[in-house]
Amino acid sequence: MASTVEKFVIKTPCSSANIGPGFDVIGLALSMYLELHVTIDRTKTSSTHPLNCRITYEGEGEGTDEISLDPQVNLLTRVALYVLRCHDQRTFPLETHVHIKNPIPLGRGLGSSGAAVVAGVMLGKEVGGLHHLTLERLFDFCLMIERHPDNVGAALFGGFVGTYLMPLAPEDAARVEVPLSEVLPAPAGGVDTGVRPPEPPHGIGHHIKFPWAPEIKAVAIIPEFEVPTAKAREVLPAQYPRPDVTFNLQRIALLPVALGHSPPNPQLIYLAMQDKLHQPYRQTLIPGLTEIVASMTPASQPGLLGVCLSGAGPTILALATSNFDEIADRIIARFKQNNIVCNWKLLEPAEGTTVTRA
Ligand SMILES: Nc1ncnc2c1ncn2[C@@H]1O[C@H](COP(=O)(O)OP(=O)(O)O)[C@@H](O)[C@H]1O
Ligand SMILES: N[C@@H](CCOP(=O)(O)O)C(=O)O
Repeated sequence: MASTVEKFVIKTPCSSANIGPGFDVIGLALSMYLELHVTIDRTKTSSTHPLNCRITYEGEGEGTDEISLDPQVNLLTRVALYVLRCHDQRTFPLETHVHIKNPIPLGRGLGSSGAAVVAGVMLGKEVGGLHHLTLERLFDFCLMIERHPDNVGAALFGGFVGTYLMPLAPEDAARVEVPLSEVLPAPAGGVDTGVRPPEPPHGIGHHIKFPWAPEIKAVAIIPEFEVPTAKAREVLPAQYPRPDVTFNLQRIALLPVALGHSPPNPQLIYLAMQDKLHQPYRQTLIPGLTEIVASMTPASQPGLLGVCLSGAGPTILALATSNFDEIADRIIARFKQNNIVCNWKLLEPAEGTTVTRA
């Protein structure tokens, strides 16, 4: 007989997108995890909680406006509800409790929102019993919400990935252009109109996994201030000089090969991690970024392979094979010259999102 209380845990890694030249293309899943501890108590016949869902939360942003415990407002549960409503389920099952454990710092370029979107899509699948939804199909749902594929691709599939979007048929293009407020009605539309949200077209995005040399670790230097990704995208130009585009194309052709090769070649990796499409413009939001990237080289720092902005920033990602403390201390000292306080973490490539049943 099926149990009346169902329990499972969804675990989603954080991510570092771009890795220098791979703007909106490359993502790396890293070993810091968002966890959802979910309980569905089917003995309940009614709920006092909106949408039959109670949220509790511990971790980054706990108790702040950034993390709502209202399932009609919280990003994670709104995403889950989007998946459910595309499948004619209007609420969570009676009665759902989602306990969120989140060590991923918010707005720092370590993919907290990407992880929340991926975990939310998986939550919708699991509570809705939507077993036919493959990871590839879940990726389509993620891309209706997080419009760049790099960090959601890494958080969903794991490892070091290249992601790409398919050209869409005109009718599908119209469907992905719908306002986010229609995809994720907030607060769940106020009044439930019973209208199905727009479903994602099939096969919007794809990914390919690249090899990763086992010697390479990631040092994340995390400033204490936030840069919302939306703001860090607003500072980017609409058009680029051709030599800058060529510069990035030359490096992106090297990057996956250089990072997959064992033993790693520091000079090649350093060269392959240079960027002219996003980091120079984001310098305006992240004091010291250009000097840090320019000053940290394998020649001046043993063990270092390369340095880049993590995602939209402000975290700096240093790839290295040794001397992790020394590398972190040097970058922290540079930030300190601009009165910016940081902490740091040593991370490793991680597997993608998993669901474990009790
Ligand atoms: N676990 C979570 N639960 C709910 N909302 C979250 C969670 N993680 C992130 N968010 C939302 O995402 C925002 C940060 O997103 P974003 O600016 O894209 O930065 P990041 O680089 O961390 O992804 C937070 O302010 C918060 O609103
Ligand atoms: N390619 C995107 C990646 C944003 O990642 P996040 O972790 O900062 O949300 C960009 O560079 O804008």
